[in-house]
Amino acid sequence: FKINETPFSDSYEIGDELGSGQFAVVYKVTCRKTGAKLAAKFIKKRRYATSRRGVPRNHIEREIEVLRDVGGHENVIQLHDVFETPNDIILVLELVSGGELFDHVCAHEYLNEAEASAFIKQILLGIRHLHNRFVVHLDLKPENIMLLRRGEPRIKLIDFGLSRHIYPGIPVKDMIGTPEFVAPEVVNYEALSPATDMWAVGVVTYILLSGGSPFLGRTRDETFCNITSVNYHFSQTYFANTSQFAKDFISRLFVKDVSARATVDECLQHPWIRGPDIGINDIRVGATINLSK
Ligand SMILES: Cc1ccnnc1
Repeated sequence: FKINETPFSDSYEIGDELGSGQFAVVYKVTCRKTGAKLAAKFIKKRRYATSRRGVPRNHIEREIEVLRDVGGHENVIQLHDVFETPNDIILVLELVSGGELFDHVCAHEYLNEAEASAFIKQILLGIRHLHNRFVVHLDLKPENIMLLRRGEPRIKLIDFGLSRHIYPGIPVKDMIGTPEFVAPEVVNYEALSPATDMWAVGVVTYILLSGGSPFLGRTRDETFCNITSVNYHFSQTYFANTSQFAKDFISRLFVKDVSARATVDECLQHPWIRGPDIGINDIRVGATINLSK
């Protein structure tokens, strides 16, 4: 994306604030030319190398490069335009107005398996699109997963501020992410990979089905210790009536050995995601199907 030289406000009229983070604020905006409703993410630039405020320019450029590469999938946010002011870089993004998956779960405390499975399938389709392009999200959590519209299990992965391209054979190590969602390799400062995102899918699935966080401790260090020792359990309070398929799906992701952890393709083939409906394309000629089970 070439950064627009023209002033942002020449092209867009700013509306309500949609959300804000540590160094970014997102507004609903209207395109003056077309009337289109979009979202504008104002990212505060870091002014001095030694400052702790604002985002370094190369990090912002990396987010733009990732967004440009992954745009075009229905489960991934689309970047439309980029502007710059003295203090901010402005990303003009597709507007997603169904609210965060986080709020949707809170409103219901937890979801039934069919709804949770439908949401997770959408998340997996978005992640497959990223991983097929060697992009790793690295900050998957319910706050970064938004509903397209309320009440529909259609989601968009947003916020690629920590995402990056990770190519096979080029080890990448970094201490980033949100403690309760990070995988053991992040805590141990070992190589990050697409498997790091898959661990987070396990945490999101656990939360959707129970409302609770599997590894969260009373302190950050206790959380990290639970993660590196893969210390979790399916509390009877919330998982007593959860299917074996759902628990097996989660346990295939809470695997410390990244080479043994389920990949996004394996997750999409898992019975909990494929569900009972055997589509016509699953019926091989001559195969017998036991419909009684
Ligand atoms: C918060 C947000 C981000 C991107 N698009 N719509 C809303």
